[in-house]
Amino acid sequence: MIEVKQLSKSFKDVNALNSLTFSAPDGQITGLLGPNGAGKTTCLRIIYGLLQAQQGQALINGIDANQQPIQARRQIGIFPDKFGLYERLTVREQIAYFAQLHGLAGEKLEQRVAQVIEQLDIVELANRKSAGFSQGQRMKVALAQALVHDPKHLILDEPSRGLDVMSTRILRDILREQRAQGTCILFSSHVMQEVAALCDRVVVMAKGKVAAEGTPDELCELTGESALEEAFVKIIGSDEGIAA
Ligand SMILES: Nc1ncnc2c1ncn2[C@@H]1O[C@H](COP(=O)(O)OP(=O)(O)OP(=O)(O)O)[C@@H](O)[C@H]1O
Repeated sequence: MIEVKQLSKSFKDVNALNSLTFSAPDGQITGLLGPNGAGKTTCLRIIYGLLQAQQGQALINGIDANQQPIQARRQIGIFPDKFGLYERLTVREQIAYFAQLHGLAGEKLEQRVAQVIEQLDIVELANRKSAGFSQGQRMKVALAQALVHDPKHLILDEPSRGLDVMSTRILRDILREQRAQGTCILFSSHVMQEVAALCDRVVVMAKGKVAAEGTPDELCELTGESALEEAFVKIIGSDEGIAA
């Protein structure tokens, strides 16, 4: 479970997070939905220990991301908004490199690398270097890197940005598989359809705060709307910076 408690973060005079509080349970997909600039990436970066909050805590399975960053990070797989692949390495080498960074070695490492290659259906790519890969192929390698240490938490920043329909479908299927295995999945998006299609719970963010949270049905009930899209617009007060 990921718990964010009263997180505040400013960049000079920009108040990116303002006492942000929510939690993402295990075995569920939680969507962080908000317009551009709402603070989603800032929040995810604090959870992953890349940024420090001025106030508040981010707990991963009870481990404080700020106080025990390495232990916290071992519990998390991160799928970044840009797939930073090392084009000189083969796919197998890249995934093994990430496994090493997370402390895997020897037979366990070999075993996990082989498993994720199989899981993501990239056996045919495994010995190729990633230069020239399509977006969908890059996405799969990035996901394999995120999952190789078998994390109990998966964080994705705008996961389907730039992906075509087929790749988006594959990504969604993998996220559903991970959910069925009990993984806590938290992803950010400013695309309503994506959130509506995938999420068990939605945390609607605006101006660094939670504007509303709940299941899609609860959000519709809260706003008296039957369509989730209308509910989001009502909660945020505008559709600016949100994509259908
Ligand atoms: N390193 C930084 N330096 C200065 N300001 C920053 C920095 N990072 C984020 N901000 C500001 O903090 C606010 C929140 O940004 P953040 O990237 O977290 O929003 P977001 O919800 O992820 O937006 P988007 O959907 O556009 O990615 C914005 O006003 C942004 O300009």
